[in-house]
Amino acid sequence: VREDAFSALTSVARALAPERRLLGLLRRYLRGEEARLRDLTRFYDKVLSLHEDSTAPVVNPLLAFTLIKRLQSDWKNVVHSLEASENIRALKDGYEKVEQDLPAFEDLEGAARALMRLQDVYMLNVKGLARGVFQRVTGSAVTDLYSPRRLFSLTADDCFQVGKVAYDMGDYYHAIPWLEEAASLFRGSYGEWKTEDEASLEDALDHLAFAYFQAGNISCALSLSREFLLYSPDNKRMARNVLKYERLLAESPHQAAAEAVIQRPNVPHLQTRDTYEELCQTLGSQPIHYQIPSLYCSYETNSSPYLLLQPIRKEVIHLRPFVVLYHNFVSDSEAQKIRELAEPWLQRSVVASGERQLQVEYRISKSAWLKDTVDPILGTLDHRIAALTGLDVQSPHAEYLQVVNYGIGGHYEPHFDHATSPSSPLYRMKSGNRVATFMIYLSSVEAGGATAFIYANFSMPVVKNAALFWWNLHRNGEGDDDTLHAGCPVLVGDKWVANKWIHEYGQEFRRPCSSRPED
Ligand SMILES: O=C(O)CCC(=O)C(=O)O
Ligand SMILES: [Fe+2]
Repeated sequence: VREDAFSALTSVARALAPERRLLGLLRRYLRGEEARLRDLTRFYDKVLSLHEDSTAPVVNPLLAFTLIKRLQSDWKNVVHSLEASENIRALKDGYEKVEQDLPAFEDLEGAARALMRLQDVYMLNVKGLARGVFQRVTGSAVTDLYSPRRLFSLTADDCFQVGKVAYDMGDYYHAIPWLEEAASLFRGSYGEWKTEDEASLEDALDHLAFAYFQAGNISCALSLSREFLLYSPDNKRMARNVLKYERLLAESPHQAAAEAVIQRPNVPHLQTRDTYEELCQTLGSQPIHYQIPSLYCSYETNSSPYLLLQPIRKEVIHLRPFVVLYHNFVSDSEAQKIRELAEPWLQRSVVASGERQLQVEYRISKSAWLKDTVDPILGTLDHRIAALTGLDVQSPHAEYLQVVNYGIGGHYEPHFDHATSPSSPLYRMKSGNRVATFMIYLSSVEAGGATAFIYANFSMPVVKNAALFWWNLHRNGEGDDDTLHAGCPVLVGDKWVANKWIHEYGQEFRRPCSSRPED
């Protein structure tokens, strides 16, 4: 199976290599063509100067001879030169060799959907995104979620392609603002043809008109179709559309005023979704400690000799469910080492669905499982986790370390880490459910990517090298619904985390059970 290029940032970065090869090819092509045109210009200038010379050009037998020779031979060689086609052939051959390493259309779709996801979750406006700014717009309030050091803006064709992905899915909610932006940028540069562009102003108007029609906005569909006809007056289909829209508006004139509100697709209105998005938009929010005295900071020693020598700062983040953050759980070099060990093994992340494992839109990342035998560092981490939590993390009482790298707008929508159905593949280890999660942040991010606890109503910003720990199960073994959590879409950055999932069996004396459901 082909590896996708959008679901992990390491894969995106890998796409830089083929583009560098293409740049090399194009540079060679340009050099060749420049040399060819320079030589043609030389020939042109030479012949032109002979014609401009006031002395009669044919009295000199040498000149007379070269005139005859030029017309008999030189011009033919110029006109039939193979150089241009050889240059383009070399470019095309080189491209064909690189082609298998290029992202596929599914990657373009994935990347476009990522932009729309960021637009939704962070309430970014498309006009701003196209200009390269990451601004949250709510009513009249504008907040910069991220300020890039250098503005990078999108072209008309870039916006068209995003809109087209939405359009082809019948998602007019997203198609309209992106196609609007495309049309507006195409209008601004009308007549400037760009070789790399797939679309034109006419294409944008055509799609936008139909999107508005589908969304129930006939008057917009009509005016865009009329604008289209200004550029392509002979288009029969568009002329018919104009007549149809005019008739529809005449039949029900109230349509003209109706600003149909289009619903965001695929998301039935959910309270959890609203909370999730609000928690993501804060880019990480926590209760303020001095206001809640039971939340405290301390150095965890857990009476372990290891931790006495190297104490780790523990911050209690939340009590029910119990969530703690261990600062500097790993060092920069350990985090880097783990990322490097995982990199070659990364594969599209899956989720459990009944008994099966599926790739889904609500979890966009790649992940790898690292066995303890892969490198001694994994045993070191296990010891550290065991010392901190007091739990048995030896196989089969815990899973291998799962290293995750998020992709463009990568995320993991609200979910439980523990199994909620007895048929879950989680139980294949025969060591019970996932009693606790120990999650290490192996990178920082520029913006976004917080870990949001929906019902507990807080979000944890990515704190590089820190580890987040929480219990997924009550002491009676039942799942704690309050642990519903999510990885917010990464707005800017390369987010890596590692999960150590600890199972029920083996912890009987380490976390005594209780029949009180609230424990
Ligand atoms: O990346 C995050 O912040 C959360 C990840 C997560 O919940 C998971 O991998 O199960
Ligand atoms: Fe999770």
